[in-house]
Amino acid sequence: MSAPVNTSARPERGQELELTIDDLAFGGNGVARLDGYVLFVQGAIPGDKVRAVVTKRKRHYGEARTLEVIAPSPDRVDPIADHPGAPWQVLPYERQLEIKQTQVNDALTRIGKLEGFELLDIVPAVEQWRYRNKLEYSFGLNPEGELVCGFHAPGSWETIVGLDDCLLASEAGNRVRTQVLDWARAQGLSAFDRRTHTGLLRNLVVREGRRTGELQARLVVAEGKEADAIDTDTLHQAVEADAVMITRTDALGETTQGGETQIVLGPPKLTEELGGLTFGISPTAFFQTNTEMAERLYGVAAEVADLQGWERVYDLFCGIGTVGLSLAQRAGEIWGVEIVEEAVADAIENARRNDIGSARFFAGDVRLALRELVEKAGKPDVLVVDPPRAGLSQKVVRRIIEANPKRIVYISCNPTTLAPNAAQLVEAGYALRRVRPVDMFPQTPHIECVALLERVS
Ligand SMILES: C[S@@+](CC[C@H](N)C(=O)[O-])C[C@H]1O[C@@H](n2cnc3c(N)ncnc32)[C@H](O)[C@@H]1O
Repeated sequence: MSAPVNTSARPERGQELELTIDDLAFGGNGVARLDGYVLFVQGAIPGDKVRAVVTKRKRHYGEARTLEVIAPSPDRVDPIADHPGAPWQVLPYERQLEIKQTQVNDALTRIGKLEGFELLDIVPAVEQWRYRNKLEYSFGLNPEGELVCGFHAPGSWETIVGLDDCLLASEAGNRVRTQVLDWARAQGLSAFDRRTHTGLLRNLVVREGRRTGELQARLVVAEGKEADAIDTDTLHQAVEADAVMITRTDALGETTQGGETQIVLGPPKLTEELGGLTFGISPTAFFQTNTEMAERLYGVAAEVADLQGWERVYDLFCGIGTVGLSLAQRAGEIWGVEIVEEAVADAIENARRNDIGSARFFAGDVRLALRELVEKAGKPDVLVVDPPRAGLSQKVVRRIIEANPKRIVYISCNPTTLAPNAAQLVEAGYALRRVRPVDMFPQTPHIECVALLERVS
C-alpha cells in the first residue's frame, strides 16, 4: 500500500513556492518535499533554495520549474552556456560522475532489489563539451518575429529559443546551422507554427563524422507549396557541408524521423570511423551521438563479453551493426536484429565494407523475430542487447530466457529500466555479475551503462 498523501500539502498548478532541494531524481530534476508531498523541480540541484512555479499537480507528486535560485547549493558552479541541453553544467564534472555512479547503484539496488554485483567505476568522457556528432535543432520565431534556429524553451512545446553557439556541437557543426539560418532568412522562408500547423521550416539535423570530418545538413520541412518552391541551388551554395538534404513531412508531432528525403548535394549516407572500422549511416538510422565514447562503450561491452573466438553472438537492437561488427573478430558468428530497415541495410553494407563475412543482419521487431532467429541460427552463446530507453518488454525478456544464452551483455541508456529487466533475468536463473557506467553525455543527467549477466542455473 502506498503512503497516505497529505492533500493539504498539494500546491496548485501555477503557484509559486520557495523550495529547498534535498535530492536529485533519475532524469536530473531536483527533489523537494512539502510535508511529504514530493515535487520534482527542473533547474535545481541538492542544496539549492529556489523560487519555483508548479507546472504539474498529480495525486502523489508534482512538478515545478525553477524561476530563481535564492540561495545556491555549495555544489553549484557558474554555467558556461545558456543551453537547455546541458542542465548539469551547474555541477562540477567530478560531481556529475559521482551522481551518475550513485544513481546506477540506486536503480539496481532499490528498483531492481539486486545485490552481489560489482559496480565498476564510471568511465569519464573524453570531451566534456562539443562532444555530440548529431544535433537536432528546431525553427521558430523570436519575440521580434524573426526566424530563429535553436532549441525548445525549457518545458515548452512551441517556443523556440535561438542560439549563437551550441557548446555540445563542434564549431563546424555550429557554422552549418548559422549558414542554413542565414540562407533561410535571406530567402524569406517561414517557420512551421506548431499550434496552427502552417509554415515551412520545422527542424535542422546536423550530423558529423568526427573522424572523417564529414558534415551533413538535413532540413526537415512541412509538405506544401512553400516546400515545392525551395531554391535548392542557393541552399547548397550557402552551406559548407558535404551533404545537404531536405525531408518533407506532414507529421503532426515534433519528429525528424519519417517523411520523404531528397538529396540536394553529396552522398546519401554519412561515413564515420569507430574502433578501426568504417560505418555508413543513413539519415534515419541510429548512431551513438558521442563517437569517442561509443568506442569506449563498445570496448567495455567487448571486455565483459569476454569472447574466445568461437561463440555465436546475437546483437539485438543492432542499429547499423556497430556493436556486432566491433565484436566480430573475437566471435564465431554475429546475428543482428533491428527494426529500422535503412539501418539494417546499412549494417549489411557495413559488414561488407569492413570485409566481415561472419555477420548477418535482419530487419524485424525483436519481440517477434527472436524465436525465428533461434530457429534459423541456433541458440546464442552470448546475447547483446542495446534497447531504447524503455528497456526490454516482458515478452522480449521471456524470449531471451527461452534462447538461453550463457552470457547476456546489456547495454543500457536508462538504469531505471535496466534494473527491472535485470531483476527478471535474475529471477529466471541469471546472476548480475558486473556493471560499468560510461559517461556518454556530460553536462546532462543521461546515464549509459553496460551490465553482464551470466546463467547460473
Ligand atoms: C539504443 S539504439 C542501439 C543501436 C546500436 N546498438 C548502436 O549502438 O548504435 C536502439 C536501436 O533499437 C532499435 N529498435 C527499437 N525498437 C526495436 C524493436 N522492437 N525491435 C528491433 N529494434 C528496435 C532502434 O531503431 C535503434 O536502432
